[in-house]
Amino acid sequence: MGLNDKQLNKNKSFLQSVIHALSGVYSLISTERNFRKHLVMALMAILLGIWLDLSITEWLWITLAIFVVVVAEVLNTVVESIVDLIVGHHYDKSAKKAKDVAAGGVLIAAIFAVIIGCLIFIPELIQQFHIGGN
Ligand SMILES: Nc1ncnc2c1ncn2[C@@H]1O[C@H](COP(=O)(O)OP(=O)(O)OP(=O)(O)O)[C@@H](O)[C@H]1O
Repeated sequence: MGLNDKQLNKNKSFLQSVIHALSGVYSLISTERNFRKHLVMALMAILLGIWLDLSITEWLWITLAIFVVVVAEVLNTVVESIVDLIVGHHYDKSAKKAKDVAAGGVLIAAIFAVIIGCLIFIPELIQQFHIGGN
């Protein structure tokens, strides 16, 4: 039931399902450098949001932006793993397309997150420093 098991059959309990899901999250964090970078940026956005005392609507947008990037990273990693499983170290045009499109999805999600971040944080920062200047 741990990280190094060689189970092939279906999970027998909810706990076993959760342990394997957590193992997937651990694998994502420990093996995907870009995912770790996105996590650090998400943490910085959360800390900045706490400092700026964002409204609930602003928090909803920031949360959505963070989760869109996380989901895109998860799908990208799944695609990379499946492609590697199928083609191994052989060059393949379809493999390249699948990996490039998956990476493109992460890029689009990251651009969305940057736009949301700018729309929320720039006016908040301007207001913060304006009030501080009085
Ligand atoms: N089997 C293959 N056939 C053709 N092109 C490939 C293959 N494997 C990788 N590539 C090309 O190399 C790029 C990098 O692939 P790789 O699997 O190393 O992803 P990565 O560096 O982990 O990507 P990311 O930066 O999204 O984490 C792919 O986007 C693709 O263009």
